[in-house]
Amino acid sequence: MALKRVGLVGWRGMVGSVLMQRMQDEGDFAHIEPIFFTTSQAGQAAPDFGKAAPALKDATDIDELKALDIIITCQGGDYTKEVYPKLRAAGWNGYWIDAASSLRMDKEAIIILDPVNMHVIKDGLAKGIKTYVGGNCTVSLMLMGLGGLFENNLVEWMTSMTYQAASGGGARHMRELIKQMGIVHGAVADQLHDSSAILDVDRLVAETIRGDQMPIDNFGAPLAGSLIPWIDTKLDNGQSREEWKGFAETNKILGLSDSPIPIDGTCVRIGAMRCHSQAFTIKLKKDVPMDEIEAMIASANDWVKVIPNERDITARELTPAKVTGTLSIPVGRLRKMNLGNEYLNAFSVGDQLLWGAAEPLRRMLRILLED
Ligand SMILES: NC(=O)C1=CN([C@@H]2O[C@H](COP(=O)(O)OP(=O)(O)OC[C@H]3O[C@@H](n4cnc5c(N)ncnc54)[C@H](OP(=O)(O)O)[C@@H]3O)[C@@H](O)[C@H]2O)C=CC1
Ligand SMILES: N[C@@H](CC(=O)OP(=O)(O)O)C(=O)O
Repeated sequence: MALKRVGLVGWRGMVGSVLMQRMQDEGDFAHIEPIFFTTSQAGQAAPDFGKAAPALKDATDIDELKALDIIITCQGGDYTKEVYPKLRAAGWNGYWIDAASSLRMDKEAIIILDPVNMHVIKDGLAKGIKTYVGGNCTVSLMLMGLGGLFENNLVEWMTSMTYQAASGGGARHMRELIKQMGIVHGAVADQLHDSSAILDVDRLVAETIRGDQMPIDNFGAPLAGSLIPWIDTKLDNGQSREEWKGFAETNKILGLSDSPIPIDGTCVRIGAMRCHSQAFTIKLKKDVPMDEIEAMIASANDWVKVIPNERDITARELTPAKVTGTLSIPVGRLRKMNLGNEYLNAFSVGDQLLWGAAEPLRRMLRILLED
């Protein structure tokens, strides 16, 4: 049987590069005929991911795109908004797999996170749905961690307080964070010996962070040595769009949009590189013993890992430093809260470029190839 012709758009961006790496690691290229697209380098040689491919094609050329069975795009929302409607209007009936948020809430689109909502995906495929979109990173990472509680219909409501990494803003934000860190360190580098006056060091650090030399073009404010309690645009109800996604996307992924579970919280940018962390308060529908809760969480998928609620192992295992670059989703700080036995505390960490962006797309491709 002929291999499916798969168009790859956005493959050299940050999310796209992580996707290409994972596709190589998992041998995905052996199962497809890859065709690489670009918005800026048409005609140049295709990248070498161990499989021959024609020269880069123009990612806005509808005729070229129409010839594909499947398109995976990590190019971004503006590209999707420009090309997707034209392609569908031109009669293209192939599968569109997208990392951008633009199509997520469309009726004709399914938000993909197969370890959590394979039933929704299979149902969509059976109904002939052709548009599959990766979820928001905090939402996907939360569901990978707490999927067991939702699966067991235990969540009455939940708050999620996030600690989101610089990578969520893109590659330029990651560079800016490191530059900021370097400037702060540089301001006091010669005063870090044990006998220096710490309050003088602290004053210099604070002046540097607030000073004109801090690069803030991307974040709009200092992040190194600080944090920014706002991500994305403001909605009329006072939520940020990132906070709104926690409710809207979670319920759509779970197929609960008609009787949604209330979810809200505050989304905060912190100075981690590419791991998002989240602290949860979960109101359970009933009092369930802790060992049962831990077993439900741990058995929900192959990547979630319960971390015992002990200080040393938590500091070692439940951190961006440990998790970055891996598919592991540790969940810890699990304990009943003083609020009552139906109130569960939890904390999770996950790589926002892997399960938060690239991995659900890669796995959707494999689902289509095996369908
Ligand atoms: N960042 C994130 O955390 C997440 C992002 N997403 C979605 O993915 C989209 C892409 O995000 P991201 O990967 O961060 O975007 P990038 O800015 O890293 O890449 C987007 C495109 O920029 C072009 N580009 C221009 N110059 C360069 C360069 N020097 N190196 C690499 N690419 C370059 C490439 O297109 P070309 O080859 O055509 O020039 C590339 O495909 C986002 O808009 C968002 O919709 C989804 C989930 C998480
Ligand atoms: N907004 C996320 C990253 C992202 O791209 O989200 P979305 O895919 O929902 O646009 C963050 O800043 O951490």
